[in-house]
Amino acid sequence: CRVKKKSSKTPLQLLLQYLLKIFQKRDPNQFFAWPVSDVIAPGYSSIIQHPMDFSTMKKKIDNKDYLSVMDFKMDLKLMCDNAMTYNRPDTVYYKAAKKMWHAGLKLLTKDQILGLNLPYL
Ligand SMILES: COc1ccc(OC)c(-c2cc(C(C)=O)n3cccnc23)c1
Repeated sequence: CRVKKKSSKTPLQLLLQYLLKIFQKRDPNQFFAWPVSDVIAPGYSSIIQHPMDFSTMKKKIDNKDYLSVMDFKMDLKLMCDNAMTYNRPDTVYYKAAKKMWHAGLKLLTKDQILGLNLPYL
């Protein structure tokens, strides 16, 4: 008999998936979509000890690695901090990361999240 694959998401997973999509829309060039490789960014893996990107965050949501919105917010900050560490302030990557983090600060507050009209909140 076919075992039914349990694919139902928890309310937190649904919320984090929704929030991730909002931040991904703010990255049209997909600079933050995938892990940064040493090929495109020389020396990256020796400068950045804890890399983070949206595809990794998506995996963590699916694996239920995040126990709160705060955990998710910390990875968004890590991703932005990494970009503002490796890249010089006059680069597109530094500027994109700074804007991304400011968006994160504005959206990832209790009031903003509770204000989202989501059925599972
Ligand atoms: C120019 O097209 C791309 C495509 C994907 C990228 O990262 C996934 C990046 C990229 C992303 C970054 C970051 C986020 O630091 N980066 C730094 C130096 C050189 N390239 C990048 C650029």
